[in-house]
Amino acid sequence: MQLALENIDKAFDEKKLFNDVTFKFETGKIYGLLGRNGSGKTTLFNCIARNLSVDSGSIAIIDDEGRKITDYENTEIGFVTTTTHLPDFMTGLEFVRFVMDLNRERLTTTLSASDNLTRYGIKVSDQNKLLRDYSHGMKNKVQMLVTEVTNAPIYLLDEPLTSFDPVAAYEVKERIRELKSRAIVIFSTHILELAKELCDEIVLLHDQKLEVLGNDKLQSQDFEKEIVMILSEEHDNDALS
Ligand SMILES: Nc1ncnc2c1ncn2[C@@H]1O[C@H](COP(=O)(O)OP(=O)(O)OP(=O)(O)O)[C@@H](O)[C@H]1O
Repeated sequence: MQLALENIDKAFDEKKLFNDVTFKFETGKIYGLLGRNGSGKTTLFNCIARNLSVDSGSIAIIDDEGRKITDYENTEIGFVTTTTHLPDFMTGLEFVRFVMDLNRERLTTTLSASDNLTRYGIKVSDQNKLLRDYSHGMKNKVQMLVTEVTNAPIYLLDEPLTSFDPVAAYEVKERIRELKSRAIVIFSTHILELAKELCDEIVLLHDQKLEVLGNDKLQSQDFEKEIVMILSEEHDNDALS
């Protein structure tokens, strides 16, 4: 399966984020989306997840038979946002149970809601607390969990690991690696080491375009310098335009 962006444009008022972007993401790879603050990574995710529309061009899923589906549902997209939107009035356990029940036809786990929360490092004693009283990292874990256990062909992970403790981050990295065998995984991060460790391809969002970083550069000792150099060029261009 592929996720195909074709000639997409998107601007907010005067600020152009994507200029005639064409790109294909494929199942079986973890893509690391890198770009400077404000370059449009979250906006791109929101366009793919159908929370925002593009100004022109199209975003389509191409299935294994080669059919192009432009009117896909946003339930096809597992989206982990940087800021969580969870129901404060529910406990962690109630919420995970609720989501698992709602998606019982498309679960990727045979574990109970409680065991899944434990797997993410949420102690049994915390599982019955209201989500309103969870820390930022705990809320992020719950959001990642409910997204991961619901089978989706595309996962968009917007800086998902930044608030996780080392044990949870390790666990979640393993889960992300498992996802890629059955889904397209696009992962945005500012942590270059993490991108290098986890991603099969690095995609740079700069100069209003998407560009793959060559595999030689991904393996290079100067990986960080290469990225900084390319993304700095974007900054200079922005300043001139
Ligand atoms: N709904 C909106 N209305 C107007 N401008 C917006 C809107 N959403 C985002 N923007 C602007 O679009 C630009 C890109 O924002 P976006 O959040 O996509 O960037 P990002 O690459 O995810 O940034 P960061 O790395 O800082 O998280 C920013 O200048 C932002 O202010």
